[in-house]
Amino acid sequence: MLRVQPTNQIKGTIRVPGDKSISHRAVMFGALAKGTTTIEGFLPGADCLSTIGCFQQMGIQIEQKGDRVTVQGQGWFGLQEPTARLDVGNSGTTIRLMAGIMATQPFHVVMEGDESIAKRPMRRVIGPLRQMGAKIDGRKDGEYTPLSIRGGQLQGMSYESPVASAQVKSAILLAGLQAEGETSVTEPHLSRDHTERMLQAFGVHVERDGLTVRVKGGQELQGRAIHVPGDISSAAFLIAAVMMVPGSSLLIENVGINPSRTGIIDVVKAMGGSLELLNERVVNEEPVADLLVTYSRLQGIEIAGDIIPRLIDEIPVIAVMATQANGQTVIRDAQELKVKETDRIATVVSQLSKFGANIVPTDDGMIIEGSAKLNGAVIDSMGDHRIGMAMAIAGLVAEGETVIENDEAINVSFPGFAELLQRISQ
Ligand SMILES: O=C(O)C1=C[C@@H](OP(=O)(O)O)[C@@H](O)[C@H](O)C1
Ligand SMILES: C=C(OP(=O)(O)O)C(=O)O
Repeated sequence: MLRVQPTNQIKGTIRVPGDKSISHRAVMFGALAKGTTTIEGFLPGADCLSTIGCFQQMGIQIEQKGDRVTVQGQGWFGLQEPTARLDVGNSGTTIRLMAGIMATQPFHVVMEGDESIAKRPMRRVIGPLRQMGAKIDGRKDGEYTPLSIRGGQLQGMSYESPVASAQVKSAILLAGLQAEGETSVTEPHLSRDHTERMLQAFGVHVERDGLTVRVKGGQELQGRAIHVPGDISSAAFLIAAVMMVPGSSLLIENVGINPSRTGIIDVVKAMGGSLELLNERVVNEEPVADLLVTYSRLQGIEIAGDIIPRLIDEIPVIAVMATQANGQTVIRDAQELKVKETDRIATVVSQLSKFGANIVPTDDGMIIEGSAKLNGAVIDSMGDHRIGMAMAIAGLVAEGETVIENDEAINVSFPGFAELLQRISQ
């Protein structure tokens, strides 16, 4: 149980844990590469630990101490058939990217995870992988876990994805790396492109043409050193806190600012918030900066279209922030929220309503009235890390105490969240 008290001010210079998307990929690509990969700034959150566990079950030596990891890659076909089911825990990224990798392997695996993973759609990756020749089955014709995969000879394909999903794009591209001929994925809007960037860092040739990404089969990855920047999706909770508590300011150092992830920065600026990028640099093909965030009275806005995939995981905390803006905020085109760890349209609305916020769900988003007076509440994270953290941030401006039940979910992406919040709350 996490107890949150209202705060007078947020102040300090901080770092947030490593980027979750980049940490997963560093372990996966390191395990498939030839030679050693060292990772610094790794996110030791439950999701990324699930990825490590899966590769250890397939015989890969991985040593992890805090945010440092060493992976002894054996080459793409150096994995061994596991003797038990692979447990992906709560992690959609793990199961979907690994489905693409497993589709190329000459053995059988079964993957499953927790109750939340059991409800998340898998046919979006299983469908195209089957078309490439992989034998995959699962509950409801492959829509749900457990997934059973017998990989083998794949044929390259051109895939037009109906959703802007980095997990779908990545699964197909990874399978394409060992398929015959060329594989391309075209998406309706750009989703995060960490896979494309990191494959290049591991020596793979990747071509991009607008919204289409292309790889040729038969490419090898070479082990290397990876530095993971801080996760902008984690920084988002603290940015929102600063924008809600008058007089606050925060310097958040070493945050990844890949343009496919910076929708939160664009939204804060469009709402009238002061957010400066300092010390911009590029580390392992990924742009990084320090963020200087200063309290500003925000104005409600409309958030829709191309920006949605660039801030999809930040919507719960954007909704919280919008309760303190002037006027109304409307979020549209965000149906994907319904298939995350929880249905995040439903859970954001149900939990934020407990504070007395004026928020209504729509088919593809939500409408939030600003200038709301929030009252402390007893909240359930519903097992969803981002819901737990977003509601803790709401608690900072609510009157009286807020209690977050099932707060252990926060460890999925942000170990140390409660302690950090305590440290910067004055
Ligand atoms: O590829 C990734 O690392 C992720 C992609 C996104 O999911 P989708 O691909 O389902 O949009 C995002 O919500 C998730 O937190 C991480
Ligand atoms: C949706 C998320 O992750 P995943 O899909 O990897 O479970 C998230 O971290 O908000």
